[in-house]
Formats: sequence, structure tokens, C-alpha cells
Amino acid sequence: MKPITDNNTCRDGSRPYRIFVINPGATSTKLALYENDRAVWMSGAHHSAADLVRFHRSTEQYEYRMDFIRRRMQADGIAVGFDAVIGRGGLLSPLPGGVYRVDEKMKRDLLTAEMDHVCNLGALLADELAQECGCPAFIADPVVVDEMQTVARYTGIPGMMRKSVFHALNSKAMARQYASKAGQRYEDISVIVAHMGGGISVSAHRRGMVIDVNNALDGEGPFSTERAGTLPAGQLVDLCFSGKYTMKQIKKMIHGHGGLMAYTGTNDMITIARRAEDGDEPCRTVLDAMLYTVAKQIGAMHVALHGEEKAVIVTGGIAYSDYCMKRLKAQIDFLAPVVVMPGENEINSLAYNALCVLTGRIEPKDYSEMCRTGR
Ligand SMILES: Nc1ncnc2c1ncn2[C@@H]1O[C@H](COP(=O)(O)OP(=O)(O)O)[C@@H](O)[C@H]1O
Ligand SMILES: CCCC(=O)OP(=O)(O)O
Repeated sequence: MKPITDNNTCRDGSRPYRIFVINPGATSTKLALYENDRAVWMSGAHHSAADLVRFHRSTEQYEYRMDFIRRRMQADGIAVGFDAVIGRGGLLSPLPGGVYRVDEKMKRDLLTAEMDHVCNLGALLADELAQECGCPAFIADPVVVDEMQTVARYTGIPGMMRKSVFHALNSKAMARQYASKAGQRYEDISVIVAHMGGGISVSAHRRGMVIDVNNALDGEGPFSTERAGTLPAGQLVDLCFSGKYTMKQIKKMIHGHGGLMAYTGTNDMITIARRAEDGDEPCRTVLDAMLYTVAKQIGAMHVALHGEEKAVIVTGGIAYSDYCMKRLKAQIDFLAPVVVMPGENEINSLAYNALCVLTGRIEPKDYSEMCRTGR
């Protein structure tokens, strides 16, 4: 990728491009305004479980999230007047990586998406603000980027194939950043990336392709602050047919009210780690158990990469927690060097992708056309 310099200006050369970025996460909303490649405003917040509990489907959070965005903009005097708005990409059909223009089909598909996650709102929120100022709206590297190798797709039940649903944008951005610092190309190396946010994905990157990854949304891999990981299939079937729970309730156990949230009543790792450090139960034991599932998943990706990974990169909000990182590292540092890159590069990567489109470095893909032709 070419570096962006300060000389990128609008077509008339009079001012920098203004790019508004929206990143709705399971437990947070992050916002930014960029002038070319410079962030001139950043805002966001963690949304408590108490605030989100009233919503069944993520699309029901549209007004809540839009209201949050407008209040943050108003508080800091950010006027609607952008050259592009870019949002996090949602649960569309499996797609190659890249930048996509938000169109009517994409909006329809997101509103009726089979899988539910608040990233489905990224394109919809971006589109509302973009329409207000008459500029284009985009998404980039949505969570459905699918580069899995064939053998990783099988489950043992014909017709049930594994799905690639993960933190594609940040995981690839962090892997690129790591490669570049090591003086290498992402396309030439292997790395494992464990993204630990509201969901946890552990992806195996081989020469620029994510050849295997757990579905971070739907009960696969490690459990997280608010999600169940891989479940014992037989026991799950028994639960489903016990007559005690509706389908909605079971789905919520898997995604939203599962994981540490179900054991401790909070999805906030800062609180859970503090309690664990103080020796409070069940926080201490269930957090250890969660980290154990992450370590095991990293071990599985080590095998997928034949042990050729240069490093295990640990990223996402939870990577800020020294308590968690110390306990995780102790379980995996015999595999490869562990590199902690806390937080996420999603906002920056989204802005970068939008700027590349505005300056003609990237041609945005046509989502409807891609769905029609498969290319
Ligand atoms: N400084 C920190 N120390 C420990 N945990 C943190 C810290 N900052 C954020 N987190 C935790 O990271 C998680 C959210 O990560 P994030 O990547 O922002 O997720 P998402 O985008 O899915 O909402 C939350 O559980 C939050 O409590
Ligand atoms: C939908 C997969 C990505 C994901 O889990 O994101 P969050 O951690 O932001 O919920």
C-alpha cells in the first residue's frame, strides 16, 4: 500500500478530504473524523449490558446508536459535511476483502441478515449520514471476508459447512502492521492473530490469506465476555429440546448473554479482571477458563500453520489488560513470540480505505454486481 501524504486534497485542491468513520462493536461505538489521513476527532463509549439488554436483534439498536452518534457530534460541534462516510462491514454473504460502496441491496441484505451482530448497522448508519451530505458511503473488509482453505470448512455433517466470521478488518490490519515493522510483507509471512473484543477470533494468516478462523459469533472457538464458544453438541441439543427455552433465548446464551456475562453479570473486562485480581469468585476461575479456551484455539491455529507463524499477535480491547495478557502468554509463549498490540486499528483502517477510494488508489467494489456474478 502506498503511504498517504499530507498532500491529498479534494479535487479542487482547496482542503483535505473529510472522512467520517463509524465502528459499531458489540459493546461499544467508536467514531472518528479524519482530514485525509489525520484523525482530527475521536469519540466513543462502552455500552453497558444494562443499556443493551432491551434489544433483541441488533438492527433494533439503530435509533439508539444513531442517537449516540448525533449526541457525540453535537457535543463536540462536528457538523455533517463529509466527502465520504465509512462504516464497519456486516454479515453479508461471504465476500473477498476490499472496499464496497453501500447500495440498496446491501442495506436490504443487512436488515434481513440471517446472522445477527451490531456490525450490520455500520453500513446503515454510514448511509444515513452520507445521504444527508450527498457523499458516498462505504464499508471495508467486512466480518464475512472468507479465505478459508477447503479442509477447514468441513464439520462432519454433510451440508453443514463452517463459516468465516471474524474481526477481518483489524486482524489483517494488525498483521500487516506487524509485518511492516518486521521489514516483511504480509503476503510473505505466517502469523496467528487473536482478536479479543466483545467476541474473540483466532485467525491463521498464511501469506496474506486467512486460511482458518473460528466463527467468533456463533458458538465456535473460545468463549468471550458475552459469547459462548464451542459447546458440547449433544448437551446443546438437549437444551434446545428441553422445552425450557425459546430459540431466541438459546441464541442469546450463545451470543449476547453467554460467556463471562452469564457467569458474572457483566461484559466489562476492566471490572472482571479487577475482581479476578482481588481473588473474587467466580471471576477468577471463569476468566482463567476463558483464557484457557483462547490459548487452546491459538494452539489449533499453530497446527493449521504447521508451526510456521512468525508471531502470535494479541489485539482488541482485552489486550489492554495486563492481568489477562500475563496469564495468556504463560500458556502460549512456547509456540512463537507473543506480540501484544492492544486496541484495534479498525477506525484507522476504515479511514485509510475511504481515503484510498477518494484519491483513486482503490476502486470500490460493487456489492450488487458481486452478488450477481460472484466476482
Ligand atoms: N484498559 C482495558 N483493560 C482491560 N480491558 C479493557 C480495557 N479497555 C477495554 N477493555 C475491554 O475490552 C472489551 C471490548 O473490546 P473492544 O475491542 O472494544 O470490543 P468491541 O469492539 O467488540 O466492543 C471490553 O470487555 C472492555 O472492558
Ligand atoms: C462478528 C464478528 C466480529 C465480532 O465479534 O466483533 P465484536 O468483537 O466487535 O463483537
